[in-house]
Amino acid sequence: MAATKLGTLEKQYLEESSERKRLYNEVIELKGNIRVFCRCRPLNQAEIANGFASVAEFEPTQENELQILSSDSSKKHFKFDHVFKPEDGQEAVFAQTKPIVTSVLDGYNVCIFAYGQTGTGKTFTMEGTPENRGVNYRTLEELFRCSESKSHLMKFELSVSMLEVYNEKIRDLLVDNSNQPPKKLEVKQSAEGTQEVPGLVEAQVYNTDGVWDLLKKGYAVRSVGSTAANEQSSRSHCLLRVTVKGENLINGQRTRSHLWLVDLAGSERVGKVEVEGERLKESQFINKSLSALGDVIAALASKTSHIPYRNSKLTHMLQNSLGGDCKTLMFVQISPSSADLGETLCSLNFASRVRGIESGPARKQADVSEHLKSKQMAEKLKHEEKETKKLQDNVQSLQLRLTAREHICRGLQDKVVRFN
Ligand SMILES: Nc1ncnc2c1ncn2[C@@H]1O[C@H](COP(=O)(O)OP(=O)(O)OP(=O)(O)O)[C@@H](O)[C@H]1O
Repeated sequence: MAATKLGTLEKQYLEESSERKRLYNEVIELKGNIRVFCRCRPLNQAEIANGFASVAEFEPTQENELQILSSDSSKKHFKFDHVFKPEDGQEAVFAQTKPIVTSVLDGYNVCIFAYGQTGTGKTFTMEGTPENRGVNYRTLEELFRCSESKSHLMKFELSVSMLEVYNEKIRDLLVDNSNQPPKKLEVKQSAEGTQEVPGLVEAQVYNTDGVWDLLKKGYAVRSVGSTAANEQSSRSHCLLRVTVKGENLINGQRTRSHLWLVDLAGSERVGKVEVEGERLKESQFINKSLSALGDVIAALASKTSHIPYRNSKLTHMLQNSLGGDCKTLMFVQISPSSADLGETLCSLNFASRVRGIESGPARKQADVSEHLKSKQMAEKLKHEEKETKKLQDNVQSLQLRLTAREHICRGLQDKVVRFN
């Protein structure tokens, strides 16, 4: 009798969790599989001392808009999925990021990358500081929290790899290379068609205690140099890969998915940072791989059949986590200083292009400020706003259904656990 009841509960639970997963996915898809968050850092001491003013203006009631005051006093208007103001802290940033990172537990590949000029806070957002930990640590903390809360029904194994791409060479950050030449690592296609880096250390992690030490070890090995724009400039792309192996203890279904957390090297143009010699060579490699990333994004946007993933180590490695049904989040990091206006506009224009990629049924709006003058465009905009409103309502109602399902799921989960 008890066994029949347990069987019924387990069946109900499986049905509810698959419905929850479907609804959750629908919400993410409606919001867009490629999302862009903009984060503006505060003016720093040097900028204040030199009398540079802030060119970034934020709408107090709008959490997804910002305006940049151009040199000709006109205002350029940008819209993203969320805009973080200088006073927004790491918790506020992670609160918006959390739903995307946790979908890796449902078996989805996820890629989060921070893009922007040197010194705009890419490392601050991803890595953070011991007092103000960033997305990387908070993500692992959240993954442990979620996996523990499901531990009677799902078994998860989490492992972490850390690597950097420096001058188009892949370097394992979890290997101490000080006494010997670094092992040469390459991207290879596996029998299943996925991109792998054979030989890369995959350190299994069991709880948050060990994670911070591991991350610190990797960060310490990273290639850092000094440019005129940032004293502690990262000259490499730093990638943290979390591999999640999941096993459903009720139906035995297994998943293996990757979450990439990428702190890209600075995107500034060479002339700006007064580089020479080794620094110049680094900048050329950085620019080449960032433009390869731009080309991949442009190809995804125009839906061409050939996506040039192989043009750089960075895009080749991320091939399975960029585009398609993967969830991608880009942080575009900007400086508020009038001295950085040109670079800020370049970054925001690039980010608008990324946001313009249509993925899933969500229709996105790119930066339209330049076209607004034309009446025709204004009408189109009005129509798109109406459509967006409809979509937002749809998302809201789905979100409500999702919350209800999550509630039911939790109740059933508790019952199954009590029965066991
Ligand atoms: N939102 C923020 N709030 C407070 N301080 C910040 C913020 N963003 C960045 N900073 C500070 O600005 C400085 C530069 O930031 P960071 O090194 O993260 O920039 P970056 O974009 O990673 O630069 P690079 O490309 O040269 O590595 C650091 O001292 C950092 O602590």
